[in-house]
Amino acid sequence: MIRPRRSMLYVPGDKPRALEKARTLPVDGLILDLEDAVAPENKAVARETVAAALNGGGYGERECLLRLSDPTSEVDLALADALPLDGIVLPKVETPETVRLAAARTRHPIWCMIETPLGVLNAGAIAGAFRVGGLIAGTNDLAKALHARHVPDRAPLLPSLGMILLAARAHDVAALDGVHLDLDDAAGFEASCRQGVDMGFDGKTLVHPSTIEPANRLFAPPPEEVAAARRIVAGWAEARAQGLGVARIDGRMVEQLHVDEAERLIALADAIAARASA
Ligand SMILES: CC(C)(COP(=O)(O)OP(=O)(O)OC[C@H]1O[C@@H](n2cnc3c(N)ncnc32)[C@H](O)[C@@H]1OP(=O)(O)O)[C@@H](O)C(=O)NCCC(=O)NCCSC(=O)C[C@H](O)C(=O)O
Ligand SMILES: [Mg+2]
Repeated sequence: MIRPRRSMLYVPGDKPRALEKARTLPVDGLILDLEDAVAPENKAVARETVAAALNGGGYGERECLLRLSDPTSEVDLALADALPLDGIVLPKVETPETVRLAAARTRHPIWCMIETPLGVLNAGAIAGAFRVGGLIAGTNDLAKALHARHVPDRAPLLPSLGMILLAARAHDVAALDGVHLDLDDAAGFEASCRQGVDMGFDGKTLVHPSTIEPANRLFAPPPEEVAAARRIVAGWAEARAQGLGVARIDGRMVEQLHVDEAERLIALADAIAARASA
């Protein structure tokens, strides 16, 4: 069963109001943050606040991940193991050894932020490490480390985003695109979502509730593509019944690989529909 991950919202761990509001938001997932969204002097309060929120329940189908303050933080790993989570997020992972150390201390799936040049270069080995559930592009830390400029088409980041996606797909784990910082730039946000969709990302990480609706809309398969996928699956069944290994459907050549793609798209659309009707 495919799990929709179109919209994954960061929620600062020390903001009770945001943690409360997150229970009502139509997001696919939440990344409760103990790292950069929380000031150093507030880490302890954030741990208590996040624990109270998660133990209070009410997050329903939303996938709940906890981003640790540091990839090797013993106190955060111990806290995470006591909480009802779907996974932990390790920031700034640079080697598979970091994942192995965390895996020995947690029962949860491990998501890795790839947001340094070394992390990008080692993304394949990181994605293949034990219990990794997904990779998350940290495009702000990456831009900082690369001395890259934040430009609308994200050209300076594309090699790194491509490496992250390659690594995730090579090891069959999820891939989430980075955040869009300009909250007043709706058109720019949509453009970056479209770029992420075209590249193959499963969804986008978000910082504000106003971006959930466009992320959900743009990372869902468009209805016309789902209809075409259903025609491919039906047409292929007829073609195979005639003993064919290649067919012409809607004017295009179709082989088994295209049917596999169509079935994945339909499964994602069905999972999204099931979520909407839950
Ligand atoms: C970015 C913000 C600081 C903006 O805050 P503000 O202007 O105060 O928000 P609003 O007044 O518009 O908020 C309206 C209501 O929405 C709720 N809200 C806002 N943000 C969130 C959220 N993220 N989750 C849940 N709810 C949220 C407010 O409480 C208001 O509710 P109500 O009381 O009902 O009116 C702020 O949005 C924010 O803090 N965002 C998250 C920042 C964050 O988590 N940053 C860290 C992750 S990004 C990162 O680290 C990058 C990565 O590592 C990389 O390297 O790229
Ligand atoms: Mg970062």
